[in-house]
Amino acid sequence: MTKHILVTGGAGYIGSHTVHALLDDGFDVTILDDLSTGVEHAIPAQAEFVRGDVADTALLRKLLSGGFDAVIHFAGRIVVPESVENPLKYYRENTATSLGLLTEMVAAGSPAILFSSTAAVYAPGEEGAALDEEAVKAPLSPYGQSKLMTEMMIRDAGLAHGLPAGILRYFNVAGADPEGRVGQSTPNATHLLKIASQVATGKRDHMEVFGTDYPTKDGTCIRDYIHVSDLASAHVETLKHVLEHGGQTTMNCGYGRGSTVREVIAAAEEVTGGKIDARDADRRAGDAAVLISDNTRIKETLPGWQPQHDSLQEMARTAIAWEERLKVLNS
Ligand SMILES: NC(=O)c1ccc[n+]([C@@H]2O[C@H](COP(=O)([O-])OP(=O)(O)OC[C@H]3O[C@@H](n4cnc5c(N)ncnc54)[C@H](O)[C@@H]3O)[C@@H](O)[C@H]2O)c1
Ligand SMILES: O=c1ccn([C@@H]2O[C@H](COP(=O)(O)OP(=O)(O)O[C@H]3O[C@H](CO)[C@H](O)[C@H](O)[C@H]3O)[C@@H](O)[C@H]2O)c(=O)[nH]1
Repeated sequence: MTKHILVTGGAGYIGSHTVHALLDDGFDVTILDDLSTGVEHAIPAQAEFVRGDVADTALLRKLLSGGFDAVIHFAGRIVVPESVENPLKYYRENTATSLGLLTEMVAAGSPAILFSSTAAVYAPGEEGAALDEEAVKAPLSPYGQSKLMTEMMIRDAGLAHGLPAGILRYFNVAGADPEGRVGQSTPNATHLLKIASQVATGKRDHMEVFGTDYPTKDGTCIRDYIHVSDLASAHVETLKHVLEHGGQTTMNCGYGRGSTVREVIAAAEEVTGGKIDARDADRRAGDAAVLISDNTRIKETLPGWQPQHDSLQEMARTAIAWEERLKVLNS
């Protein structure tokens, strides 16, 4: 029988790519999204769409009584510096909202949850040192804390109520659907490759490089960038794994190698053949110098997960193509 998945935040960047991957794989999908940062054009016609807030427990109760096979929980606030300035917003809209969702899921006897966690739960590593899932957790930002707290609630709910779960700690997500169906559409996105793509396509005249005095090879921060379509397929494989085997699993999602801010900008320049005006600037609050995943666990747990787009050039090419597409969609 076709499995039916409830996807919170399915109109957002990662959620919409995952919705496409689920539909492509034969799942039925209902999206719950308040469109606070998500966009309507990211919602495929084959998915059912409910516009609403995950914090609306009456709505959740009604939806969950429909009997989903799993919930994939993407909805939340994601801007690290904003979380430093306004921490309580992040504890409310990430942690407390997730508590409400878990409470309703347990009450409804929902079978499984997949949760969007983040590399920001870890204490920063040394350059070149990859973080495995057991590495020290010491978030630098309230954003990371809010996600780590949700992980703890899921784990404890699993122990007490047998809630199967896949907790995925994303490293830096970039790029867009190679078929051009969806991409990063949030107008105020703060992610590095999104900003670089906006400069590359003339939507911004310049960008800033936040911090050039980090202890890294070129002084700029190092991140492990993963293409959003490979991350979407990781969700589909994790879902199948959790539905088949039960239990809880926490896995890093990254390629296991790091790139500097300057290398990402250079990849975008290579795609267009033009120069990106990137100006050196002060460090940004809450940034770790280096975040690279050890991805041994996900590769061992999900033998069916085969990354297809693991190069900075492919991430830059698809991100820039999407930025051009947005000019048409938003005109
Ligand atoms: N983008 C990254 O690099 C990254 C890295 C690590 C983890 N994550 C996590 O992945 C998830 C998705 O991130 P994204 O980049 O797709 O962000 P996004 O802002 O594009 O998507 C979030 C979606 O959730 C919706 N939403 C937010 N609060 C809601 C609420 N209370 N009720 C209903 N809908 C709500 C928004 O409208 C949006 O569609 C987030 O939980 C984020 O913390 C993202
Ligand atoms: O205009 C910009 C934007 C970013 N950066 C730099 O580029 C790097 C990556 O920054 P992003 O904002 O793209 O991503 P973050 O590493 O801050 O955070 C992202 O990845 C984290 C996990 O590593 C969290 O999950 C978070 O949700 C997600 O936004 C950082 O060094 C940042 O300072 C710039 O120099 N200029």
